[in-house]
Amino acid sequence: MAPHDPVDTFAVSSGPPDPDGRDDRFASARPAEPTIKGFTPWQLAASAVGLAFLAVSMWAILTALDEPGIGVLFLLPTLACAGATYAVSVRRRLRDGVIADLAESLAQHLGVPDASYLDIDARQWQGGWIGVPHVLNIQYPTEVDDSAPDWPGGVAEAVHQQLEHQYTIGRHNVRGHRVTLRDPTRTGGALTPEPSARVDRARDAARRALPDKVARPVPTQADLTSWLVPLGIDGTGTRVGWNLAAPQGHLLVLGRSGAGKRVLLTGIVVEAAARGWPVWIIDQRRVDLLGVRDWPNVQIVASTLDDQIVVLNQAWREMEGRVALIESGSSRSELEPLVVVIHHFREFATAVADAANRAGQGTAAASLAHDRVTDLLRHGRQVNVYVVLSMQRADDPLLRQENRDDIGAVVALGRLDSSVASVLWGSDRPTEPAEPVPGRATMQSGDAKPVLIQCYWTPDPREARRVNDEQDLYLLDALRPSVVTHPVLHVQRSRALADSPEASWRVNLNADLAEGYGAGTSGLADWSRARTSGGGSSAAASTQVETSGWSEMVMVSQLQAGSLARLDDETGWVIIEQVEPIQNDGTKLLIRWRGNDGAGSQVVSRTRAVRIRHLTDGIY
Ligand SMILES: Nc1ncnc2c1ncn2[C@@H]1O[C@H](COP(=O)(O)OP(=O)(O)OP(=O)(O)O)[C@@H](O)[C@H]1O
Repeated sequence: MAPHDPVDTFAVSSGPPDPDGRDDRFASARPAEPTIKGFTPWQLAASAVGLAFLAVSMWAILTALDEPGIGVLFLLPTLACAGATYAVSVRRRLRDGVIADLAESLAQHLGVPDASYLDIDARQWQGGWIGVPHVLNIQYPTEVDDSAPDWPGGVAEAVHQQLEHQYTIGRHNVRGHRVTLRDPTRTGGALTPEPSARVDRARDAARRALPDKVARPVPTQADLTSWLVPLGIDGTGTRVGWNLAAPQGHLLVLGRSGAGKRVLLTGIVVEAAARGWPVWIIDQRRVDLLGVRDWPNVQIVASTLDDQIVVLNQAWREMEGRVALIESGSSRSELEPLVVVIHHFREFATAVADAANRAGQGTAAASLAHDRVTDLLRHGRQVNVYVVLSMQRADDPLLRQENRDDIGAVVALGRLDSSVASVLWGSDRPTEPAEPVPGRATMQSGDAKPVLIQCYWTPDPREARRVNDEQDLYLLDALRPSVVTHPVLHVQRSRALADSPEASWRVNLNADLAEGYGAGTSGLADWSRARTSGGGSSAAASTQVETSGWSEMVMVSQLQAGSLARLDDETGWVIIEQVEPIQNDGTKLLIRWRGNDGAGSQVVSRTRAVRIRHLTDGIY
């Protein structure tokens, strides 16, 4: 297995205009000349010390001259004066600190490199020991873009937020690059909004900032070496994702019907596969994730309950096997991530419990799905087995606290009841529920604050092919791994599922996963059945083909006349008769084929990965 480095290399924001994060506009800007505002705190403190020294010296001299009464008369007021001067110096220092903090936050607000580029002249401090300035003159660099009509209002709000005091805009001197804010009790004019109104505005801004649909970006080479699977963007346009290298690596996807779970899971699957990781899928709905069944590195999509039980069991055994490997001296970094997706976990667990009951098994068997998943969540991460669970409800009792503690990232699609949101996020729950837009979600990674995100749109490969959507097909081509590192798997049972539920249960528990397509599960079996139709047992024929051939993924450009290939789900397995270039389009090829139901042709991208099968039994 290829070594992997579980390092989070992912932190991409749409923000800084250059790699150093500095804004070019300020390359030639100079720090501001600070306004001289009387004595500095240090000068005042020095004056206080000087006064105290003077008072004590004069008192000593007068006492030496035998005038202690006059000495005391001089000493007391001078010491009082020194104390007052010192107090003023302390207050000046504290006020300077307030203004320095304000300058820092305004620098961020205005996008200037740092606080030294601003000159803030704060006057008429009132209210309490330190108080707040009732007049603020803010001088900013000429490079700041102050052309927006609500720009001074934004500055006033930023000041309001920092000083917790409302202001009106006294004057905005555009030429002088200076804005004056005043205390509203002394002037008329529009006040900066109260904090609650600000929250509303921030919320509106976030809502506006999140688009309704964002196509999954084509991953870069750096992305493909990262253990962070991009899921979507937040209100600032920053990419957010599921970090498998986080302390709890598993992912929980929540959402009612139609909220976007399938689309999100499809995206996770193709991103994992693009990184060369094997993916196993338990699709309780049977058809939701069929679109990725033939996707390279997706080893199995279990759609029947019997197969799903086997896949879950095998994922658990894989984990146990990996634990044994580590115990015998292997290092975790040698184990590549295995991603196990369980779509609609609640329904799956219920179906397993029903099957166990029908088979007359005890309560331990009935909770098989939950117990195996609990183990995978608890120990999988240490051996790079990662679980993605999808469920409808966040407060489903199936997911106990112990399970939640093992899950690092949660994506809750759609709106959540406030009680459910409290269960999920506690007091951290976002004030703004997700809009009822498909793919809109609240996401939390680890202990970070939950954020609103728009999940990336990832096309369903089957659907994209069906409607022939050029854009979606291009994206899928870019996401499709060119090298298949993990062969397809099928469930291999020691004997056929028996009629008795009890025997079937045992067969399933002892079943294994084997490479290649299983009998009756692929187009190849259909083809072989057709060839032998009327000639006895089709199952026997398909078993013969299954054991006699082997399959691999190749690019369409590698197809040759005579290849047995599976171009897509609709055509199934076909024999390639001719591969022709297309005039004026070097990216596609015209494939002519002969199949079970006749011949046909189609234009396919050269880089699309297709499965071919090599036959050794000379069936053709
Ligand atoms: N991220 C997204 N961006 C844009 N549209 C989306 C997104 N996610 C989902 N949709 C739209 O919403 C529809 C329903 O999404 P999806 O099938 O993923 O829901 P679901 O939660 O899996 O539903 P169910 O639980 O019933 O299977 C999709 O067909 C698509 O049109």
